Amino acid sequence: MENIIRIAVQKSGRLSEDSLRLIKECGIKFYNGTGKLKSTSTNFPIEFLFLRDDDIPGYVADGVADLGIVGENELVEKNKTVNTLKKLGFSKCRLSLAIPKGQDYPGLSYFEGKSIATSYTKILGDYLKENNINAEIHEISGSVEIAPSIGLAEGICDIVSSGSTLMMNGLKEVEQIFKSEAVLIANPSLKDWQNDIVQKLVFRINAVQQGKSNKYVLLNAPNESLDKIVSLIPGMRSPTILPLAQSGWSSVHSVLNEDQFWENIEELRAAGAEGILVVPIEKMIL
Ligand SMILES: Nc1ncnc2c1ncn2[C@@H]1O[C@H](COP(=O)(O)OP(=O)(O)OP(=O)(O)O)[C@@H](O)[C@H]1O
Ligand SMILES: O=P(O)(O)OC[C@H]1O[C@H](OP(=O)(O)OP(=O)(O)O)[C@H](O)[C@@H]1O
Ligand SMILES: [Mg+2]
Repeated sequence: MENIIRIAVQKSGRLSEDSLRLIKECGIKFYNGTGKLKSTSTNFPIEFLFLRDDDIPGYVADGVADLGIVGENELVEKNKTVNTLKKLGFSKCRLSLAIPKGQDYPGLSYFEGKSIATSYTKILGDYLKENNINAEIHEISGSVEIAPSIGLAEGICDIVSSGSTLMMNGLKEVEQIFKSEAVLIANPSLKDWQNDIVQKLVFRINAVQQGKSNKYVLLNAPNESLDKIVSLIPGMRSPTILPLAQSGWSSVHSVLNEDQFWENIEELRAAGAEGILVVPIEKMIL
């Protein structure tokens, strides 16, 4: 059989859609029908395992899967030995402590002697220890935000993104203890041929990520402003400059980070740039 690597991705949930989109943007094709828990790509040497996210760090550490996509929160909580190859920029969230919104919060000492419900007993336990707080950790596996209202615990430690789940359950966020996003992880003892495939995948992911954070910019400028404009949008090696049909004017093409573009836009306009187009880039290889 052809040598292929295995990647574990979440079957369904907050990681799965973006994980699969990234793989597809890398040009990797596979069948992903409902209920199918294993699938092999038709054009890249990779097999997909669709799993619960809790199991992904363990499967990658044990070598059942060579790679995995998982949240940093789950990775640190499971405390398995894997290599983190890349941050992936999606499923961004934080682990926070929250208490009923009517309570005064004097600082972390609030939690001394109190009980806290969470699914993240390791991360919370380490945090409390570092801060010399003695609190009882009450482990529950989901719907953590309900705990204070049913008398199960006085505070909670759970994932927060928009904050709306906390709000809807009468809670307020009082401490952010961990920031998380999806990461690509790998088994630490991959063979050379496995690493070669992993490197090809990472190369494609880099190209997709660089494409997303950069834009292709085209603008028209009077020739006397070209030096100034080139200094504002220097591009990868240097911008392309093409003459317009109208004499004395040029078209300047360049690539730059979108944030940098917005920072420079007034200076570009002041230098005489006009007809500015900003176009998305699908892949970018440096
Ligand atoms: N509201 C959110 N916004 C952004 N990212 C989130 C959010 N909630 C969770 N995440 C991230 O996505 C990961 C998966 O969350 P999800 O809620 O799908 O987990 P789950 O219910 O444990 O799924 P599974 O059934 O696979 O065990 C979390 O570990 C976290 O990294
Ligand atoms: O701050 P917010 O934007 O409200 O997001 C936070 C919520 O999102 C996650 O749950 P999810 O909705 O994924 O449901 P789950 O409990 O089934 O995992 C997490 O467990 C929080 O409850
Ligand atoms: Mg889970």
